[in-house]
Amino acid sequence: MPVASTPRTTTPSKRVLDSAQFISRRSHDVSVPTKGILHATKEIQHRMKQSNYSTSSWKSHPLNPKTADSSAIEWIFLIDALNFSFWTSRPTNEQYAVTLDEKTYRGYWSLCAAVNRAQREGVDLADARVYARISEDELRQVFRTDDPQVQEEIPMFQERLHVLHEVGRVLVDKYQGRFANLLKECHGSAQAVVERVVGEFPCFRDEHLYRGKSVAMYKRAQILVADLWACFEGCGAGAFKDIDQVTMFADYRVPQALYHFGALRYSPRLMKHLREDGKLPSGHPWEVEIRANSIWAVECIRRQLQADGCKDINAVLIDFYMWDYAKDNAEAMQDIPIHLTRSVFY
Ligand SMILES: Nc1nc2c(c(CN[C@H]3C=C[C@H](O)[C@@H]3O)cn2[C@@H]2O[C@H](COP(=O)(O)O)[C@@H](O)[C@H]2O)c(=O)[nH]1
Repeated sequence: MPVASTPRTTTPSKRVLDSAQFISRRSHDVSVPTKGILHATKEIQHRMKQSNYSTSSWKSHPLNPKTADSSAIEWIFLIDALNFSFWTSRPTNEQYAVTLDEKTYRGYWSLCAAVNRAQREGVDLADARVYARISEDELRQVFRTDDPQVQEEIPMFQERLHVLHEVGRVLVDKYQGRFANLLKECHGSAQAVVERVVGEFPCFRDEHLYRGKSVAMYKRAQILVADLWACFEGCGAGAFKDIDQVTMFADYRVPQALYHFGALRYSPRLMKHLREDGKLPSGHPWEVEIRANSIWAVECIRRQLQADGCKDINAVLIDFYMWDYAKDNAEAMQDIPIHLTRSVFY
């Protein structure tokens, strides 16, 4: 359950960064080695320069919207409302998967493929008036949970149904069924969007208690503005003048890449737990420390890149790069265990 909201004195991303630093300084089982930060910075600088990493690649993914228009805004909001907990303990060939245009997608991409497939079948799942009142059976059809070919139900199916009703109701009741209307009221400020989203939608209110202090992570609210910024390439609905304040998105995939680059380290007892079981309840100190130190590690990399003269690489680009790296190098990552938390927050 979300804790009593953190005081709204600073911007939400500043609250996230302050929380990350507060937790990192007090962490017993996770650390951000300076040597690893320097190594990761060098690696990233070289690779991101080589691949000329930028927002322009966002629309190139086959499942992402091709046109930065009003339907892309609604699609991004829907996807990021459901962008959580795809992990499974099953082997790859038994995991929830969606095949579209002869390509099979798992994890986060399976969600995008299922939504795109539903739209082709005439169910516009990106329309809040549809998902505000979608029935369990209709959603089962979207995710094909009753198809014998489908090896596993999409993780957290019931939570996804509940989230759709929760966010859909608010959009229909207060924003004429369109997230674009909420966006308009934020006048080009990413921070205003994050603040409004965590205020309006409890499932985005990614706040926890750590050693008695209320801490904020806001993973899905921040990735929402980042995806809009990337899709619109910093123009129009994505022209956020304060996008550089946005932090890394504390998920369970980027910590793997950070660990791989040496920018994150776990204590022997935490490593043992992650290797043997990995499951951690939402809000567990170890979960909070892994997430917060990941945010802090990316901030340290960002500051080092700035010091090295890379002024145009913000935390969003570092995060997107790290996430894509973890996905593209799954082989190299498989010996680095992840924490497994059933959470609607990330
Ligand atoms: N930190 C961070 N976490 C991210 C993303 C994305 C997708 N965004 C990209 C996609 C389109 C645009 O090109 C964006 O670049 C998903 N996730 C999280 O990962 C987890 C899913 O992992 P797996 O089970 O292996 O698929 C889950 O917690 C999900 O919430 C990101 O970018 N950064």
